[in-house]
Amino acid sequence: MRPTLHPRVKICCISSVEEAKLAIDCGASALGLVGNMPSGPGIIEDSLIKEIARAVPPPIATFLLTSETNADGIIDHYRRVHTSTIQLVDALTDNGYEKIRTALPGVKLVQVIHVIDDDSIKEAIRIAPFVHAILLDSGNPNLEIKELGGTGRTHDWELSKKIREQVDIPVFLAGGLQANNVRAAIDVVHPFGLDLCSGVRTNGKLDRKKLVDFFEAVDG
Ligand SMILES: O=C(O)c1ccccc1N[C@@H]1O[C@H](COP(=O)(O)O)[C@@H](O)[C@H]1O
Repeated sequence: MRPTLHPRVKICCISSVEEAKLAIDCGASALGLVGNMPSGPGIIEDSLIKEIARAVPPPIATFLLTSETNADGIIDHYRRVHTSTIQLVDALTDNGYEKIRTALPGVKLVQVIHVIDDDSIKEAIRIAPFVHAILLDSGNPNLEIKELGGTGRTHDWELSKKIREQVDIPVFLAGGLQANNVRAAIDVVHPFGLDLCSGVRTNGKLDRKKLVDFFEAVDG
């Protein structure tokens, strides 16, 4: 897909209605709400995800992050929270994209690819026809306790650039982004969107100054 001039920003790990308002106030186009995960700093209860999603005004998107890996589990998780978008942070075991899209028309699907090596490029190209966007992150699903995001680590942006060039749907870049590296990340990858959690937080709480610095760095 063609490079984007002004990447959208998704702020992840939102943990209250107040954090949602702060992120939107500073310029976020989308918010991430992290469901049950094997690890990670941003996990909240489904009841809170539902409450925050309901409070967010259009046109701001709300992403449910789910670690469910089959269509039935993902559909059930979505029905407990009702966000606008589902972010699949692990690989599907049943290739159930069509089943999810039929059961949940109007809900956007974003598949996370954890960028590790050239196989990550093949994986992104294979999955792109089934989803609305791809999100490139720095987790490691091969560990005994899976890391499915929220690592605070960057990955090889040259691999991400190759993926962005070879898929025809929007690509979000995530993984260790913060004010002091986001310009370089944009210049290499030219993603449609940016996604971050730890880079705009202090002691786990969303930090207005870090948010303002981040958006200034994105705007160049
Ligand atoms: O943040 C979490 O707890 C989390 C857990 C499991 C999967 C994804 C998670 N968050 C996502 O990870 C990216 C990158 O985080 P960071 O900026 O490197 O800290 C974040 O944007 C969320 O989409």
